[in-house]
Amino acid sequence: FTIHHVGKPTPLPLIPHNDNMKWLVGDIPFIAKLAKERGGVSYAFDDTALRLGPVSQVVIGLGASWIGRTFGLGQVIVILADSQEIHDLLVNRAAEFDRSKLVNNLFAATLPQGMLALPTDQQFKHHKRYLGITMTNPYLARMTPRIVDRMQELVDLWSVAAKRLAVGSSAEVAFNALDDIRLSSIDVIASITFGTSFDGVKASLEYLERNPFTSPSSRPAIPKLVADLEVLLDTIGKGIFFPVPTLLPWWTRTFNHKWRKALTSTHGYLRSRLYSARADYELEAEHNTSKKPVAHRADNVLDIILEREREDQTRGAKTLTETEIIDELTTFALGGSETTAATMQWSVKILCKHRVVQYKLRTELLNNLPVINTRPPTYTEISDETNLPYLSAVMYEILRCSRTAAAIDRDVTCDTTLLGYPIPKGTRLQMPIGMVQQLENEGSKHVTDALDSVRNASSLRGRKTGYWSASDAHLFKPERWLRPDGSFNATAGPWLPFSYGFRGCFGQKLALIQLRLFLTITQFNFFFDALPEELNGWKSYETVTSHPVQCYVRPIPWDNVDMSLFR
Ligand code: HEM
Repeated sequence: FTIHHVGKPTPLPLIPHNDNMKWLVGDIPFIAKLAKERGGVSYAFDDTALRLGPVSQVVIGLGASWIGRTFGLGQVIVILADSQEIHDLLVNRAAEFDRSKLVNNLFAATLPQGMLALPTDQQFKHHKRYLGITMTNPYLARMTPRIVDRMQELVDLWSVAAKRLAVGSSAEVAFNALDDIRLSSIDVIASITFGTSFDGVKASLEYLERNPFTSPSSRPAIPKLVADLEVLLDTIGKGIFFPVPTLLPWWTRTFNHKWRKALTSTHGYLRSRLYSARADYELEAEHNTSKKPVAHRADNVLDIILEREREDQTRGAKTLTETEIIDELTTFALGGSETTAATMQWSVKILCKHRVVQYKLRTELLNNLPVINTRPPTYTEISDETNLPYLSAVMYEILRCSRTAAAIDRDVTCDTTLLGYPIPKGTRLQMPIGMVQQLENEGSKHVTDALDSVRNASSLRGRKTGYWSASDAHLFKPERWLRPDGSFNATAGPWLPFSYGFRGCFGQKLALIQLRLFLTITQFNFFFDALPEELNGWKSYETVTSHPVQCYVRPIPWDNVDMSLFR
């Protein structure tokens, strides 16, 4: 009886939990089953929240029992699935709910001094201030032509590949675009960070041109540096399944030789870029008399870092060490490419299924942005939500439906309450943002309203967004973001793809401009034809982000499209 009692998983009191927890292991079998069936652990949290309400919990191992907590044999994960409370918690209660150590541990071996791995301390704040300029409007405006060039390379590559489909030299009806988009995203980040692209897409184009009879899906081996970044990303992603998170950085450093090799060669490259940028910068600094702010003249992220370094040295303030700079460059290369690539891959899949959306988007571009016929749009033109409401609606809807970041985590830093439930210090909190933005609808309004009596004071100031309609919340429908007069409404319903608050996504502005340009430039040039179901299934696999398993595309130049399809 005593053994049975000691091994019984213990949930936190009062908070709803799954009934069928198993002895010693709690909800682990349930989580494993859903992860296997649906392609990611996040589905177990979504499922629990959908059944049990706005606050629920899953129990890992022995859960909250004394033995579980004392010997690391148990943990409780509280799930918060109410968009109003999530927003309030991220924006107003950051001191009580800090970035989770689990997430920091995932990145700690690869970029220990980078923002993704740092707790919210002075060092993190210093880094964020240092790099903040890279996300300002003037800097992103200067980077826009480079992003346009990368997107144009993708269009050129797809034009060549699509011609091979069209002339029937291949039995393939579509080609695999997964790697093209991934390389394009890395090329964008490299152009912004170092001032030069890795030319991954260009190499694919040259390869297809050199091999006129090869399959439209055929591509050269990916560049070595990109392959190394893939190894790093893969290691970080697999860390989610490591049983003792605190030991993960040590384990990776000690036993993962492939990772070590990839990191050494990535660091070698980044260091060489840093040294040559420093040499150039010092040479130019002697002649540079410009009084313009750095965001208006820096050529790349390295320049910004070096400029700030000089300012800080002059003021006698603390500068970033070489390790810190290298780790932040790694943060850009990894954090800035994978998420955006996955979202672009999801957008291709979604658009293939929605031909009328493509037609409406192109019509808006031709009518409201006619300059696109003669030159690429500028940052100001492409970001104008008033002029391009449908583009904004499509982009927001893609980010809502693609669930690239399925969930975010926080650690509870002190005993507190959440929607009336007591939550002890040290509890892990998970917010299934992907599910909430997609499924929270007016059908749950009575549940949400009933929580007003237990909401935190800052949350009571009011809900920031509307509700989705219950009948179509699960569907892809950009029109939900438009008011009756056709204008764009960013607060039409819950939308949290980048999270919020001080630890929300650092690169949101860059990601948004990249997505806008991707949609604009590809949709201006091509119609993405519908694909057979076996080439456009909805299976995903989850690492830190959620990726599609397949991404095929059959781009058709608009001149060759039968317009009667849209009448
Ligand atoms: C569609 C693309 C993207 C999505 C959906 C996305 C989403 C997210 C999410 C959900 C978080 C976690 C926030 C939290 O825990 O509250 C995050 C963090 C972060 N993202 Fe992004 N992201 C994207 C693109 C980018 C880009 C382009 C960069 C470029 C540098 C970037 C850099 C970062 C960094 C550095 C953090 C950590 C911030 C911190 O620790 O405070 N992200 N992102």
